[in-house]
Amino acid sequence: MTLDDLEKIIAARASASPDESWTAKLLAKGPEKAAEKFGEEAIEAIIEAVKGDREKLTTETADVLFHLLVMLHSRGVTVDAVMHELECRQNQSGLTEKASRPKG
Ligand SMILES: N=c1c2ncn([C@@H]3O[C@H](COP(=O)(O)OP(=O)(O)OP(=O)(O)O)[C@@H](O)[C@H]3O)c2ncn1[C@@H]1O[C@H](COP(=O)(O)O)[C@@H](O)[C@H]1O
Repeated sequence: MTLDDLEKIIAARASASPDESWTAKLLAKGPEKAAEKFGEEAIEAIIEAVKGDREKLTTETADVLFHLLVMLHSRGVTVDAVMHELECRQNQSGLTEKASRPKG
């Protein structure tokens, strides 16, 4: 399973009946609800990361990635666009980028 596969699954399920699909049900509630659900899942992953439970961190991270992609879908942002952004950053250290930001 790749993020591209998951993106395709979400796109396909978006038009399913909300009675039969969690993806469709969540998307029917709008981008704000998708964003809220992503935030909840992220917090659950943070809790497991702090506790150090690797098994639960793995399952919560799966929830985070799924709900991240649902949120992106709800706003028409593609995984490709996110990966392109990461590609553009690959020749620069995060510390160098931070130091180059305007002060203020
Ligand atoms: N990867 C996932 C996936 N991960 C999590 N979830 C669902 O996300 C929902 C939210 O999870 P929670 O445990 O947080 O549920 P909750 O009821 O809000 O729980 P509480 O917050 O109340 O405790 C649950 O219904 C999970 O089953 C997912 N639903 C779907 N997928 C993928 O999407 C495909 C299509 O699913 P449908 O859209 O449901 O057909 C599936 O075959 C999977 O590949």
